[in-house]
Amino acid sequence: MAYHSAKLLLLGSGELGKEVLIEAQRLGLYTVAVDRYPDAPAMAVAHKSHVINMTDADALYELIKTEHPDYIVPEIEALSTPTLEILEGEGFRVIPTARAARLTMDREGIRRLAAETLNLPTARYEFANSLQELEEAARHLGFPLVVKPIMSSSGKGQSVCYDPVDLKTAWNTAMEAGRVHNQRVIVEEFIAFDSEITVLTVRSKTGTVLCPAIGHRQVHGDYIESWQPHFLTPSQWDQAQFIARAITDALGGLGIFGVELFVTPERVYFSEVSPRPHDTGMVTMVSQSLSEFALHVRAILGFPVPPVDVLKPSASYAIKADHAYTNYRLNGVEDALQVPSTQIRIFAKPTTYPGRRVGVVLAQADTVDEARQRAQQARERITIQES
Ligand SMILES: Nc1ncnc2c1ncn2[C@@H]1O[C@H](COP(=O)(O)OP(=O)(O)OP(=O)(O)O)[C@@H](O)[C@H]1O
Ligand SMILES: NCC(=O)N[C@@H]1O[C@H](COP(=O)([O-])[O-])[C@@H](O)[C@H]1O
Ligand SMILES: [Mg+2]
Repeated sequence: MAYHSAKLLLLGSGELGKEVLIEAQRLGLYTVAVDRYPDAPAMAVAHKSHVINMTDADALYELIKTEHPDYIVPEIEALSTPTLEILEGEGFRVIPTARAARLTMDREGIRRLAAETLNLPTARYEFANSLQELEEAARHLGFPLVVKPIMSSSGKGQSVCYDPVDLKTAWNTAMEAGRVHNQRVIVEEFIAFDSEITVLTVRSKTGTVLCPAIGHRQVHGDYIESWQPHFLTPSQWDQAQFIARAITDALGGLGIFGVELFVTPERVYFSEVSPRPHDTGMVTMVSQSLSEFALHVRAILGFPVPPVDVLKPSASYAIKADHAYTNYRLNGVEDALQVPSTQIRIFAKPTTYPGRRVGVVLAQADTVDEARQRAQQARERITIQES
């Protein structure tokens, strides 16, 4: 006796993928988790898991041909995206599409699509293949500017430069930290925004649904806290919706996208987009009745996606490690959960390194400010200890 269901294969098995698999299993799917290291968070809930180098074209192709999933769901950027395009050509379903995975894997693909094809407002930018080219770009763009490896995420290898003397360090930082070794960076005008937001945008068979804006705060290019809803003027929300629809329509396919925008009083700028759930969207685990993970799975399966409202003002606060530990524990969870209306998700990553996210605190309150205070207060009661 067996219940036969579709098979979903997840490429990248971190904290976001873990929640996707939980939602997939709620709808009866068979789940396979894949990542570069064993005991990744989503592997703890998957029916089956594999450890491979997902940037290795042959290894990725072999695995997918063997598993033969109904849905291939990328969860990170650093994948062999040409392999996904080949597999899609052979009839496999890649979420949202193999082209979306390829274009968003490197900052150049998505930036050129947004700024040059779709004419969406972005920071002024150039690309550089050497320190000399970076210096040349800085002469055109002026200071401050932001330097990022063409392939990286969570702020890895990213620097803000205020002066020409900062460029050499920025170049070296980008070269050392890019997820896939690549001698190319994007150099961007620094936008002095008032706030930055993620607009979770769901492309479903029943149409495109936009979630209320999520505000967030990042330090060194990595998310620290997020909240929903985030106040925008009607004009800012109009601009945000226009950009979110334009970029997601251009990428196509079914699933959720995290559209990252910078908000200034007069103008909303496109920054980047994830064709998958977004880290700042973890707040939706408490703020919405269908989280970004539930919405992703519904859309992937072709099920209806209803309009999304915020149930109650909510916030999330990341728990990031300060040190590298091979054995560790979280202390203070009991104290943290004494803060009213809080929850915690512990990812159980097998090791830490400085800046690695190991958990997240979620909070609700009557106002966004209070939800943020609760999430932060609970976070501050937690410590990470070597064990
Ligand atoms: N041009 C810019 N002007 C001002 N701030 C910027 C600029 N580019 C990036 N930042 C800041 O750095 C953060 C991270 O940048 P970005 O989203 O491009 O990096 P990332 O490594 O892809 O991050 P993630 O994978 O977490 O989305 C932004 O959310 C923003 O706070
Ligand atoms: N901004 C992208 C993002 O948040 N991605 C999330 O972090 C994991 C990698 O974490 P790790 O680097 O700690 O292994 C990814 O697998 C994904 O869940
Ligand atoms: Mg980003």
